Amino acid sequence: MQSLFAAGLFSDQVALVTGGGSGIGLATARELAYLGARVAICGRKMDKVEAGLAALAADGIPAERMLGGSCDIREPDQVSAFVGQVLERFGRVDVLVNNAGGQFPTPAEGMSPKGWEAVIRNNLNGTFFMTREVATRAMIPAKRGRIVNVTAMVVRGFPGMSHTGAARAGVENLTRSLAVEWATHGIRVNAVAPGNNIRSSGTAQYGEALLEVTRKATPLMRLGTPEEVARVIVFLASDQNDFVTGAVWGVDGGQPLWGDIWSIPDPQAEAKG
Ligand SMILES: CCCCC/C=C/C(=O)SCCNC(=O)CCNC(=O)[C@H](O)C(C)(C)COP(=O)(O)OP(=O)(O)OC[C@H]1O[C@@H](n2cnc3c(N)ncnc32)[C@H](O)[C@@H]1OP(=O)(O)O
Ligand SMILES: NC(=O)C1=CN([C@@H]2O[C@H](COP(=O)(O)OP(=O)(O)OC[C@H]3O[C@@H](n4cnc5c(N)ncnc54)[C@H](OP(=O)(O)O)[C@@H]3O)[C@@H](O)[C@H]2O)C=CC1
Repeated sequence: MQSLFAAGLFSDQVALVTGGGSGIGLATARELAYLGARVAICGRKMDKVEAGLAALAADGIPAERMLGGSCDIREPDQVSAFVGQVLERFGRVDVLVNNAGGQFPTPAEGMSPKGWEAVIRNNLNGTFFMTREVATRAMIPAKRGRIVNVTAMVVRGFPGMSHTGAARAGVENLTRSLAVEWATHGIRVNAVAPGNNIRSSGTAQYGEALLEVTRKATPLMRLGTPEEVARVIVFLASDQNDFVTGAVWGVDGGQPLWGDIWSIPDPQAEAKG
């Protein structure tokens, strides 16, 4: 593996990556581990976590530098247990990447209360529970920490997935609040917003036709990769970047600036005739 970053950039550091068994999370865990970090990954399904650990092992990361566990970030008890496991094994957490998340497409008028709640819990609540746990048990006592929240491209709203748009906007606002509250504790908090145009295990479920729509709405005219998102996450997590906090960095090929980003019925169809 080659890296943009200097070898050993994360030596002696511990990184916890939620949703690290697949896609952007796995690419991030791989880059951090390659740069010397001990990495802990989690997800709801242990088979995905184990596949992630196997992929890291195949890349030459020694078993003693990684840990995987099942943890649903929506459940505070599971979050507490997993963070406890990481601290018991590695003794510290320097970097937290809140990458776990997801949703399903649905028009707002057809969304059940349970469906709304499932997505808010998954993306907003889960991120807060994990962040608070890691900050209070590891980063605030150590007076040091780097948190990177993975959101989505929501600057134009998220018609067709309004629940996730609201949740991700909430995480971006949380990012700004915590950047200020925890500056005094030596903790930097930033977010990375991937465009709706990253080819990954996650977007595979949306199908090629939709991916083609998003590609055509991307000024750079191609889909991004999990590695391209991971690189920005790793930059924000590194000590080389110590004057950036409370920022939201897009990794989107310019998608917010142009085009129909998401295929929902044209809201102006009737007026256009
Ligand atoms: C090219 C397009 C790019 C789009 C940009 C975004 C990309 C990505 O985010 S990639 C990552 C994608 N990965 C995922 O989304 C996977 C994670 N998603 C989930 O796990 C679910 O969507 C979840 C967040 C809702 C969690 O599901 P779960 O805990 O299993 O929820 P429940 O089964 O308890 O369901 C609760 C509630 O939600 C309704 N629901 C769940 N899935 C769907 C669905 N696919 N379609 C419609 N409704 C769904 C479910 O019906 C429940 O409500 P009730 O209707 O009251 O039963
Ligand atoms: N790819 C893209 O274009 C975009 C992605 N994103 C966001 O980027 C992040 C990574 O997505 P990507 O890699 O593409 O897709 P993946 O579906 O591969 O990654 C999502 C990961 O999160 C885990 N996860 C989901 N819900 C939970 C939960 N409640 N608790 C713990 N783990 C959970 C999943 O594991 P498991 O199922 O085992 O729990 C999975 O490993 C997600 O937040 C996604 O929504 C945002 C915008 C665009």
